[in-house]
Parts: sequence; C-alpha cells; structure tokens
Amino acid sequence: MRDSVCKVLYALKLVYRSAPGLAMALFAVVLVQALVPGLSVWAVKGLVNAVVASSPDSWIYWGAFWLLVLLIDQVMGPVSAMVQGNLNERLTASLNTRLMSKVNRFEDLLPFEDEAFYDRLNLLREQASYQPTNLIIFLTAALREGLTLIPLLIVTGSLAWWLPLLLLLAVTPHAWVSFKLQRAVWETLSATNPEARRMDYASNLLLDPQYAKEHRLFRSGNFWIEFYLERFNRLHSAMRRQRSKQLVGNMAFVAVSLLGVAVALWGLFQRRLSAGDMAMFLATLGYMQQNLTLLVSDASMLYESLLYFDEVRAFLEEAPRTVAGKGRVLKLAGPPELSFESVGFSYPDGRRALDGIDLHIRPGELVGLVGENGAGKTTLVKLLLRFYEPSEGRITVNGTDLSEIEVVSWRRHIAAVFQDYGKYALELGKNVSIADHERLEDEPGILQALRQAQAEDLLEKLPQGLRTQLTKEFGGTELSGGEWQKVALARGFFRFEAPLVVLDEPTAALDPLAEVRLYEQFAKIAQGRTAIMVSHRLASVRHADRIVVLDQGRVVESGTHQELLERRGVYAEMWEAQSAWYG
Ligand SMILES: Nc1ncnc2c1ncn2[C@@H]1O[C@H](COP(=O)(O)OP(=O)(O)OP(=O)(O)O)[C@@H](O)[C@H]1O
Repeated sequence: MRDSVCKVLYALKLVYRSAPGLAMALFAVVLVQALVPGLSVWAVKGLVNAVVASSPDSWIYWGAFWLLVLLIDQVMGPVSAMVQGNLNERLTASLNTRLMSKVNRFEDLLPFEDEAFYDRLNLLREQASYQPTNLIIFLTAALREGLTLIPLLIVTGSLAWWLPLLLLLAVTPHAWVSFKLQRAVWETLSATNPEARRMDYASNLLLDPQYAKEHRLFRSGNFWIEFYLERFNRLHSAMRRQRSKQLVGNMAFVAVSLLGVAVALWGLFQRRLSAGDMAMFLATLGYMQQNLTLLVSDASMLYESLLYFDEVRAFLEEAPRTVAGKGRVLKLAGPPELSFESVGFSYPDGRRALDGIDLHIRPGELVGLVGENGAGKTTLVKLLLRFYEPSEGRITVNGTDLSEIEVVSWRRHIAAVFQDYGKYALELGKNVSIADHERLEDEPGILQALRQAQAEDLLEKLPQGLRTQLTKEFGGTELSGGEWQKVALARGFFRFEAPLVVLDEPTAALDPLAEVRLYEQFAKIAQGRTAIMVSHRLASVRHADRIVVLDQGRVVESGTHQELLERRGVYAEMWEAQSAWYG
C-alpha cells in the first residue's frame, strides 16, 4: 500500500512539475465533474417528489437546478479535454527531456556496452509516447470516479449503514484480479521488450540511407521484413494470451460484484420509501455500480502507468559511474604530460584489450600509435578521454590521477577526431561548431577549422556555404565519404586552444593528396601541444617524435622511426610490407 502511494505521489510530482498551472486547473475540473452525479441524483429526488406532490413551483425550481447540473457536466467535458491535451503534451516533453538529460549525464561509455541498458531505455522511450497520456487520462478518471463515490456512498449509507460496505466488498475481488492481471500485462511487455527492440531495429534499417545500397544490392529487405514478423508473432501471441486472461478474469469478477447490487436491491425493496427516495436510491445504485466498475478498470490501467513511472524513477535515480562535476577542475596552462602506469583494461564482456601499459608522454610530444587491427589503440585513446576507467593501473596528467580530475574540465582541453564520427543533419557550419556550443556562430573560427581540415573547397561547391543544410533525409545535400571526414576533422580542430590533440585514424576516407596535406597541417597544429595520432599508414607517423607499437594490448616497441627500423622488430616488418605495397 505504502509502495503504491509512493508511486502515485511520484507520478503526481512529475505531472505537477511539467506544468503546475495546468495540473491545478485539471484538478479543479475533476473536482467539479465529481460533484455532478451526486447533485444529479439529488435533483432527480426533488423532481420526482415535486411531480408526485403536483407542486409546479418546486417542479420548476428542481427542473432548473437539474438543467444547470447537466450544463456544468456538458461544459466540463470539453474543458477537461483541452486541459488534458495541453498537460499531456507538456508531460510527454518533460519526460522525454528528463530521459535525454539522464543519458546525457552518463559521461562514460559503459552503459552503451550493456544490452540490458538498451532494453530498459527502449521500453521507457517507446512508452513515453503514450504512458503520459494514460497517466493523465486514468489518473483524472480514477480521481473523478473516486470522488464521485463519496456522495453516492453517503446516500446509500443513509438507507442502511451496511449497504456501502457491501457494495465496496463485492467489488474487491474484481479490483484485486484486475490489478494482478494488469501487472502481468506490464511484466509481459517488459519481458518481450528485447523482441520489440529487434523489431524496431529491423524497421529502422529499411529506412536508413546508410543501408539502402546493400538492401538493394543483396535484396536483403525481405529478410528484415521476415525478421520483423517472426518477432512480432512471438510478441503478439504472448500479449494476446495476457489480454484473454484479462478478459475472462474481468468478466467473472464483474458478475461477483453484481451480486452485491442484487443484495442492495433486495434491501431497498424491504423498506417503504417515498417515490422520490426510491427513484434517488435506484439512480444512486445504478451510478454506484457503473462508477465502481469504471473505477476498477481505470485504476488498473492507472496502475500500469504507475509501474511505468516507477521504472522511470529507478532509471533517473541510478547513479552513473563517471559523473560530471566530481573531482578537481583542471586548468592547463600548457601542453600536458601524460603517464600510463601499468594500465590494464577489459571490456564489460570480459575481453582483454590492454595489458600492463607503461607509457610516458612528455609535454608537447607528438606520439604516433601504431599496431595491427584490434591491438588496442582506440581503447587506449578511449581510456585517455575517460570514456572508460582503467581496470588496473592509472593514468596521470601532470602527475595527477585522471580519475580525480573533473571529467568535463578534462575533455575541454582535448581536440579529438575519431574513426567513427558523427554526420549531423545540421548546416555545414554547425556541423563544425557543435564542437563548442559557446561558439556556435563563430564564423571566422569555423572557416579556420575548415581550412585546417583541407575542406575549404567545400564552401565553393555548396550553394549556401556554411548555411548549407546537410543530409538528404532532412532536405539537405549529401557529402562524399572523404568530405564528411574533412568536416569531422574540422570539428576536432575547432577547439583551437586545446593543449592536447588526439587523432584516431582520421584519414581513412581521404584521397592521397588530401592526406599528405592534412598531415603537414597537423604537424603545424601539433606544435606546442601534446599530440597522439593513431594511424595504420606508417608514412603519416614517421615524422612523429616517437612511435609506439601496440600488439595484443601491450606496448611492444617504442622509439623514433629510425630507431625502430634499426631494431628490425614489428615496426620494421610493417614498414617494409607497406613500402613494398605503396612503392
Ligand atoms: N566495445 C567493445 N567490447 C568488447 N570488446 C571490444 C570493444 N571494442 C573493442 N573491443 C576489442 O578490444 C580489442 C582492442 O580494440 P581496439 O578498437 O582498441 O583496437 P584498435 O587497435 O584500435 O583496432 P583497429 O586498428 O582495428 O581500429 C579488440 O580485440 C576488439 O575486438
């Protein structure tokens, strides 16, 4: 019981905070609506007595009163619909922004490694489109029906004290079964959510422009449609079973609650009542029965919404591992000194990616990081950016443990470009300046970043320059793979002041000429900063101050290009292989 009250209070708090004025207005409307049935049966009693007594004066008086009650009832319907509509939109938006902000506050990438996290978030997001509506509708209805009951119970109680008790008791098994079955529906929804998420995945794939070519080439569209249907059938049959159980349970127990009304009727006919009282009690019994059944079904629907909002609460209150605002705020005056001390890392699925990394990077040093696919280069960069915390060892920045530094202040000092970058459906300019939301309109800065990324020619090609909307999906234009990569580079370079620059294989899509120019440019940018560059093309890192070779998560070689060639180890072997290939 206490638990249910907490759930209701939490949901009410969310509703109120999303739009306080509208929430209060809706409460007032519900209160007025709740008075209508009580006033209406009272008017009926007055009218019937007036008719029986052939009293035209009181007949008109009671008739006018009854009409007024009906008028209020009719007016309150549309008013309630309007307030509910507005409140519902505000609650949906507030819920979605709360969920988005929560996800935004996860500073690490761990949650994104976890299937259960996606399942849970998907359930919350999917139902965010209708649970706020359900909550408002069923909360309003249950409240109205609950309040309506009070005068009706008083009226029946005035006939015999045990009558309201009997009617409430008769409806209890129905209420109990309805709640139990509704909980089962919710549990089935949660259990089938992984299937629902896969269905979403399949239907989104067919609309994703990135996959459009392969679907056409491999005729794989039908495969995904079948993939969707197979899961739908499983999910649908589980839900159908639950709904049938609900139907049978509800019908059986509605019959039980009717027994209570039958006993009440018998009690009513045992008494000698005036025609007016009889009419009032009959009307009251009718209202009561209807109201109680509605209350049970609305309250059980409300219960499902409350279970949903309880899940929302649990999600919003979950403490992330890496949070912004915790630790020392970092202010770097110059390029930082970095140190990896016996750093090891395993991904949550247990895969070992780094093992005993000892690596010291001097302030202002340009380090090239090389190694075969899967050697651990990107993982090392991700740990440096605190997307994950090391499983063992530590990373220090100017001697301070990175885990003690406030994460946002640390990342603010880093200009980084990854191999998997974003392609935003924004104007070209904003695709660059989104790297620093305080300088979104800094046109000279955007132009400089585009120049450094060798992307100036884009400006001439695109009809509206920086204002050109990108991506076809949103009515814009499309870029080539290399052009997108240049835009991503410009986004990284937009943080001109960053004393640490990290490039993780940023040139895969560039043509050879653009790549050479970019590395020349990068050498200039890297001056006076600490820089790490991950690359498979050894020619692009040969001028680095130091080259570090990773193999199966370990540092196996480290030195200048010349030193490593002389050592005749892994690097020399890779260099010879690439030289032979590229000539
Ligand atoms: N999210 C992840 N979960 C589990 N294992 C992962 C994850 N990301 C990478 N790995 C594994 O960790 C190891 C190191 O991967 P990493 O991406 O760091 O390699 P890399 O050297 O950057 O490779 P590449 O040159 O192909 O980009 C690989 O075996 C990879 O399969």
